[in-house]
Amino acid sequence: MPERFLEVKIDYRGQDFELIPFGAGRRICPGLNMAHRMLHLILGSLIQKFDWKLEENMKAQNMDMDDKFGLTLQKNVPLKAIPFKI
Ligand code: HEM
Repeated sequence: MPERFLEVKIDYRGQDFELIPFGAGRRICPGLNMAHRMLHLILGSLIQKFDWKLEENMKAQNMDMDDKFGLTLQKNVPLKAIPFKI
Protein backbone atom coordinates (compact mmCIF):
# COMPACT_ATOMS: atom_id res chain seq x y z
CA MET A 1 0.00 0.00 0.00
CA PRO A 2 2.38 2.72 -1.17
CA GLU A 3 -0.39 5.27 -0.70
CA ARG A 4 0.11 4.97 3.05
CA PHE A 5 2.99 7.43 2.62
CA LEU A 6 0.81 10.12 1.04
CA GLU A 7 0.16 13.11 3.30
CA VAL A 8 2.67 11.73 5.83
CA LYS A 9 5.62 13.86 6.82
CA ILE A 10 8.18 11.13 7.50
CA ASP A 11 11.76 12.03 6.66
CA TYR A 12 13.38 9.13 4.76
CA ARG A 13 16.88 10.61 5.13
CA GLY A 14 17.67 8.92 8.39
CA GLN A 15 15.88 11.29 10.78
CA ASP A 16 12.72 9.28 11.51
CA PHE A 17 13.49 5.73 12.57
CA GLU A 18 10.09 4.45 11.47
CA LEU A 19 11.37 4.59 7.85
CA ILE A 20 15.10 4.29 7.14
CA PRO A 21 15.48 2.82 3.62
CA PHE A 22 18.97 4.35 3.31
CA GLY A 23 20.11 3.68 6.85
CA ALA A 24 21.03 6.48 9.23
CA GLY A 25 23.95 8.14 10.95
CA ARG A 26 27.58 8.07 9.86
CA ARG A 27 27.16 5.07 7.56
CA ILE A 28 24.02 6.36 5.84
CA CYS A 29 23.90 5.50 2.12
CA PRO A 30 26.08 8.00 0.20
CA GLY A 31 24.04 7.24 -2.94
CA LEU A 32 20.84 8.59 -1.35
CA ASN A 33 20.53 11.72 -3.49
CA MET A 34 21.38 9.92 -6.70
CA ALA A 35 18.98 7.09 -5.88
CA HIS A 36 16.20 9.57 -5.10
CA ARG A 37 16.59 11.20 -8.52
CA MET A 38 17.03 7.96 -10.48
CA LEU A 39 14.17 6.06 -8.84
CA HIS A 40 11.49 8.38 -10.18
CA LEU A 41 12.97 8.26 -13.68
CA ILE A 42 13.36 4.49 -13.70
CA LEU A 43 9.94 3.75 -12.25
CA GLY A 44 8.30 6.34 -14.54
CA SER A 45 10.00 4.80 -17.61
CA LEU A 46 8.98 1.26 -16.65
CA ILE A 47 5.37 2.34 -16.25
CA GLN A 48 5.28 4.52 -19.37
CA LYS A 49 7.08 2.20 -21.78
CA PHE A 50 5.66 -1.17 -20.79
CA ASP A 51 2.47 -2.91 -19.88
CA TRP A 52 2.76 -5.58 -17.23
CA LYS A 53 1.18 -8.95 -16.72
CA LEU A 54 1.39 -11.72 -14.16
CA GLU A 55 2.62 -15.27 -14.85
CA GLU A 56 0.35 -17.69 -16.73
CA ASN A 57 -2.72 -18.66 -14.71
CA MET A 58 -1.91 -16.14 -11.98
CA LYS A 59 -4.75 -13.79 -11.05
CA ALA A 60 -4.15 -10.55 -9.16
CA GLN A 61 -6.75 -11.48 -6.53
CA ASN A 62 -4.91 -14.78 -5.84
CA MET A 63 -1.47 -13.22 -5.38
CA ASP A 64 0.29 -14.29 -2.20
CA MET A 65 0.82 -11.03 -0.31
CA ASP A 66 2.41 -12.60 2.80
CA ASP A 67 5.66 -11.07 3.98
CA LYS A 68 8.79 -12.46 5.60
CA PHE A 69 9.93 -11.26 8.98
CA GLY A 70 13.24 -9.44 8.89
CA LEU A 71 15.02 -6.10 9.07
CA THR A 72 13.38 -5.09 5.81
CA LEU A 73 9.97 -6.19 4.61
CA GLN A 74 10.20 -8.75 1.81
CA LYS A 75 7.47 -10.66 0.04
CA ASN A 76 7.37 -14.30 1.10
CA VAL A 77 6.76 -15.42 -2.49
CA PRO A 78 8.57 -13.16 -4.97
CA LEU A 79 6.35 -11.32 -7.45
CA LYS A 80 7.06 -12.17 -11.08
CA ALA A 81 5.78 -9.29 -13.19
CA ILE A 82 6.30 -9.73 -16.94
CA PRO A 83 6.78 -6.59 -19.03
CA PHE A 84 5.61 -6.34 -22.62
CA LYS A 85 6.25 -3.40 -24.90
CA ILE A 86 3.27 -1.19 -25.66
C1 HEM B 1 17.04 2.86 -3.77
C2 HEM B 1 18.36 2.82 -3.80
C3 HEM B 1 19.25 2.57 -2.59
C4 HEM B 1 18.92 2.13 -1.34
C5 HEM B 1 17.54 1.74 -0.79
C6 HEM B 1 20.15 2.08 -0.59
C7 HEM B 1 20.25 1.67 0.75
C8 HEM B 1 21.43 1.59 1.45
C9 HEM B 1 21.53 1.18 2.84
C10 HEM B 1 20.36 0.76 3.73
C11 HEM B 1 22.83 1.23 3.18
C12 HEM B 1 23.43 0.89 4.57
C13 HEM B 1 23.44 2.18 5.40
C14 HEM B 1 23.84 1.93 6.84
O1 HEM B 1 24.70 1.06 7.08
O2 HEM B 1 23.30 2.61 7.73
C15 HEM B 1 23.57 1.68 2.02
C16 HEM B 1 24.94 1.85 1.97
C17 HEM B 1 25.64 2.25 0.88
N1 HEM B 1 25.12 2.64 -0.34
FE1 HEM B 1 23.15 2.63 -0.84
N2 HEM B 1 21.19 2.50 -1.37
C18 HEM B 1 20.68 2.82 -2.61
C19 HEM B 1 21.37 3.31 -3.69
C20 HEM B 1 22.72 3.54 -3.72
C21 HEM B 1 23.45 4.14 -4.85
C22 HEM B 1 22.77 4.62 -6.16
C23 HEM B 1 24.75 4.15 -4.51
C24 HEM B 1 25.95 4.64 -5.29
C25 HEM B 1 25.87 5.27 -6.45
C26 HEM B 1 24.88 3.60 -3.18
C27 HEM B 1 26.05 3.43 -2.49
C28 HEM B 1 26.15 2.98 -1.19
C29 HEM B 1 27.42 2.79 -0.49
C30 HEM B 1 28.84 3.04 -1.05
C31 HEM B 1 27.09 2.34 0.81
C32 HEM B 1 28.08 2.00 1.94
C33 HEM B 1 28.24 3.22 2.85
C34 HEM B 1 29.09 2.90 4.07
O3 HEM B 1 29.10 1.75 4.49
O4 HEM B 1 29.72 3.83 4.59
N3 HEM B 1 23.62 3.25 -2.73
N4 HEM B 1 22.70 1.90 0.98
